[in-house]
Amino acid sequence: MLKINQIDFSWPKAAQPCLNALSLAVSPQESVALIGDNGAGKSTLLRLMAGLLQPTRGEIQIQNQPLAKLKAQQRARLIGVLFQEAEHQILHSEVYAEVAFGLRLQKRPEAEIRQRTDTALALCGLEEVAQAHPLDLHVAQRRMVAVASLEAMAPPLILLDEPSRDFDAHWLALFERWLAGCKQRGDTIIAISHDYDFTRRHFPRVIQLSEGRISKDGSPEQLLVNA
Ligand SMILES: Nc1ncnc2c1ncn2[C@@H]1O[C@H](COP(=O)(O)OP(=O)(O)OP(=O)(O)O)[C@@H](O)[C@H]1O
Repeated sequence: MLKINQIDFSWPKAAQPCLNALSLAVSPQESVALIGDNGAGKSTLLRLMAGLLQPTRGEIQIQNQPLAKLKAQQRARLIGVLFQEAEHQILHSEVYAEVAFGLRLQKRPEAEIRQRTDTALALCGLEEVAQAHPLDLHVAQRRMVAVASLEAMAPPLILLDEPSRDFDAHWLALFERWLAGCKQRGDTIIAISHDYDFTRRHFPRVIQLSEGRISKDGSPEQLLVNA
């Protein structure tokens, strides 16, 4: 699904490269967690996988195509991203319009837009706030608006940055039900997480990043001992 081949990445003006000769292959339908210390490069790697940053060397392929060659609309069909701060990805003044937005950009038929948006809102526990302003919602609901937008688009590769953050037990249960549905559908999921219980529940493969390189790649039992 995703092949990362010897990529380097440096932030402008940074003294050190952020990622060094990093290679990684993720198979279709795999669920992979990225762990590592603060500043290890996890969020940078996620942005590179999303095609929002370009590597300074090396190549990323998605479904055997170079990611850099895809147009924004092609990327949006293939890759969905949930950022740490959901409000940074909310563009509309109404929850319904926000969730329907990606489908409208793709010019899907109106009946399909309505059906997929309604289904996503119901799955994410947002039916009652469909007409609300997303920024009037509490932080967990706002995050679920971003999740519902992903659900409506149903991309085969889902990238999540600290997804379990900000959820209480109710919203975490809804989020985990959504995640289980994505897996059942056959999606590939890559998530940064510092939440080891959440990681153990959902990610059979864990990759540890240290100083811009992959330092470990194994099961939660191997990597999350004593954590
Ligand atoms: N927009 C940016 N501009 C310049 N440098 C950045 C930027 N974002 C991140 N960095 C730097 O890149 C390095 C890796 O940061 P990154 O956020 O990718 O790490 P991380 O592993 O996700 O950390 P955390 O767990 O704290 O989120 C850090 O040294 C950070 O200061």
